[in-house]
Parts: sequence; structure tokens; C-alpha cells
Amino acid sequence: MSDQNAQRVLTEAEAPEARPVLSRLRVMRPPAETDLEAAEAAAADLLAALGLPLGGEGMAETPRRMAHAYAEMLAVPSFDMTTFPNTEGYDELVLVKGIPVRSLCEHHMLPFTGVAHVGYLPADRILGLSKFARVVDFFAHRAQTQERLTKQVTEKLQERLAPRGVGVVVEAEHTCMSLRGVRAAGARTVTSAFFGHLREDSAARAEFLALTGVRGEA
Ligand SMILES: Nc1nc2c(ncn2[C@@H]2O[C@H](COP(=O)(O)OP(=O)(O)OP(=O)(O)O)[C@@H](O)[C@H]2O)c(=O)[nH]1
Ligand SMILES: [Zn+2]
Repeated sequence: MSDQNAQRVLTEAEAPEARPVLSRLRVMRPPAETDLEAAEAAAADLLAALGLPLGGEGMAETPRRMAHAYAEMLAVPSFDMTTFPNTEGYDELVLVKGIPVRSLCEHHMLPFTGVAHVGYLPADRILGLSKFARVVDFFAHRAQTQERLTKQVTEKLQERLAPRGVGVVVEAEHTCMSLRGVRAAGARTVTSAFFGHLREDSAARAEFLALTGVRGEA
């Protein structure tokens, strides 16, 4: 519930002059160089160049919606990476499974969607559980490759927690590969990155993969 509050659209009373999407951008961090007016003009040019009629009522606002939709998908959500001392000395795997992934492939600027499984072996500090999904979201809100997204989530956890191990698996469907081009609908790409004990110890990695439900001996 607090997640919804953090990214809710501001009410008209709070921001009477703002359109809903602009309001949402205020509680997230748009790329520094975002120019919505220029993006809207460029979207209109793109649609016109593709031969789409913009005169009718249905599409008159489409360039604005396109510009705002991309700006929203590229706006990096900010958050605190809250950690706690590991007072109980918990030293088994902590795994958050099935975190939604929504990102844009940098080659076509088309969405790829799926899930991430993120886990670590704690050392001195433990991470607030919601932060696993927030780290994934933070790196997903940009033009990405699935490989880079997987590595960046791993490296951020490594850097902030100094844990004994980190494992990240991402399973996603790329619409650039399912809706167009090769049209391999249903094909899912699986990427993984491991650090520390989960990288070096094949039994620990196998346990991690078994808990994620991802098949295969690493
Ligand atoms: N490695 C990697 N490739 C990706 C990702 N997202 C999209 N791609 C690929 O990027 C490649 C771009 O290839 P190009 O040949 O330049 O583009 P294209 O002519 O549209 O290729 P097709 O998709 O095969 O029609 C394609 O093979 C995509 O499937 C990703 O996250 N990681
Ligand atoms: Zn693509």
C-alpha cells in the first residue's frame, strides 16, 4: 500500500495545473534531458512519416500520449535503500521471487516484461524486503538490455550490502521478438548473474536456482 502511495498520481487539489502523467513524473525522476514538448512534436512527426492520419478525434492527442508514455517508462523512481543490522546473524539465503519486470529494450524501444528472482546471503546487514523490487524497478526504468539490467541489480546489492553472495535471475519476453521481426511469441529469455559464494559454490547456486523454480544445474 505504501508502494502505491509513493508513486500515486497527485490529486487535482494538490497540483491543479498538472496533467496526471506530469504529476506522476514529479514523484519520480525523469531523465535530466527530458523535453516533453519536443518529444510530442517528434512523435507527431514519426506518426505522420508512418502515414498515420492525425486529423481525427481519436488520434489528435496521440503524440502527447506517446511522449508522456515514454517519459513515464523512462522516469527513474527514487527510493531509499534501507538496510538493518543483522542482529540475529541470519546466514541463509534470502530470496524474493517473481518481482515484476517492465523495461524497454534499447534496440527497438519496445517493452520487455517478465519477472526477476533476487536473493542474497547476508553478512553484517540485511535489506528491507521491498527494496529488492525497488532496485529492479530502478534499473528497469530506462532503455535497457536484459543482460545489463541483471548485472546492475546484482552490482547494486553487492555494493550496498557487502553480502556473502548475490544471485539475480531475470526471465522476460521481449515484444520486439514476439510481436514483430521473428515473431517468436512465448519465447522467454533467461539471464542470471551471481556474486561471491553463490558464484563460487555450485551447491549454493543450485539451491538458489531450485528455490527460484528455474530449472537446470548451474
Ligand atoms: N542481447 C540482447 N539482445 C536484445 C535485447 N533486446 C533486444 N535484443 C536484440 O537486439 C537485436 C537487434 O538486432 P538488429 O539486427 O540490429 O535489429 P532487427 O533488424 O530489428 O532484428 P530482428 O529483431 O531480428 O528483426 C535483435 O536480435 C533483438 O532481439 C536484450 O535485452 N539483449
Ligand atoms: Zn528489441
